[in-house]
Amino acid sequence: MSEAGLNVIEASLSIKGASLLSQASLALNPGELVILLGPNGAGKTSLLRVALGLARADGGTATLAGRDPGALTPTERARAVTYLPQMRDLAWPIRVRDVVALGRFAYGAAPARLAEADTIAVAHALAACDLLALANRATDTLSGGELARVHIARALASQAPLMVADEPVASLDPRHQHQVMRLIRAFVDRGGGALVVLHDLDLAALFADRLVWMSEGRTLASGSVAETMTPHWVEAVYGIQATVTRSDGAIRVLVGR
Ligand SMILES: Nc1ncnc2c1ncn2[C@@H]1O[C@H](COP(=O)(O)OP(=O)(O)OP(=O)(O)O)[C@@H](O)[C@H]1O
Repeated sequence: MSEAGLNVIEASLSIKGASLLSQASLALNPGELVILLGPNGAGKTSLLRVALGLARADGGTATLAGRDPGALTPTERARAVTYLPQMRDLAWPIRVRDVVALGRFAYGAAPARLAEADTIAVAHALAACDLLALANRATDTLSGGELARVHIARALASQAPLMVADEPVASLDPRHQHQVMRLIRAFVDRGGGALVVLHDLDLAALFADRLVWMSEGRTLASGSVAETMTPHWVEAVYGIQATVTRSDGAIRVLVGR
């Protein structure tokens, strides 16, 4: 386990008598891209919230950057990990550059008050996400694919060693899904650690270093794509029959066969 990493061991969480997590475990270290898979309602977001210290588990342990994540201040948490939650519509006319600058919050920056290091980080993030030409556009005029890139740029601008993204490609077409995943992959290749919730098994197979399979509040398996992208785990987690084909290093999942 790395000091910069995130670790949850056998977390349990109940709310009003309903069990959301049951001995769920999760680890993320710098330099790896972990994809969390599971059907709607499996508890993925709940597990991310426990890992980030945004929800407190009833049992088990969690550490983030070597600390109890629930004890971190918002600034400490933001320096350790950048979080892209679900539902990230930006329906007000804020400029792209200013949204990306929000990633510098952990360094005391506000869009109207950026130190030189903030300005440089924002410029790098805009360039990495191919957003320089859109930097002064209002976010409510962007397409879904452009807006997804803005959120990734905000995460990159934070320069946190870890990124947690809950369905960052939801509602994007295949080209833009790949574009966003390539940006996350590039972040990992530069030494970052990324934990991503996806619902697309082919995309997961293409990009993950490790898969974590979750169902009914439990993490059932964790392993490489080669080890765990199997009909067994697809059926155990999603309750569907699947054929997994492997050719030329690519793994494809055919559902319903
Ligand atoms: N605050 C809460 N109070 C009661 N139930 C909750 C609460 N938060 C989540 N749940 C329930 O816990 C279960 C797991 O929710 P969670 O959002 O963690 O699942 P998920 O795997 O992220 O789902 P999805 O893929 O649909 O986003 C769901 O049945 C949800 O309704």
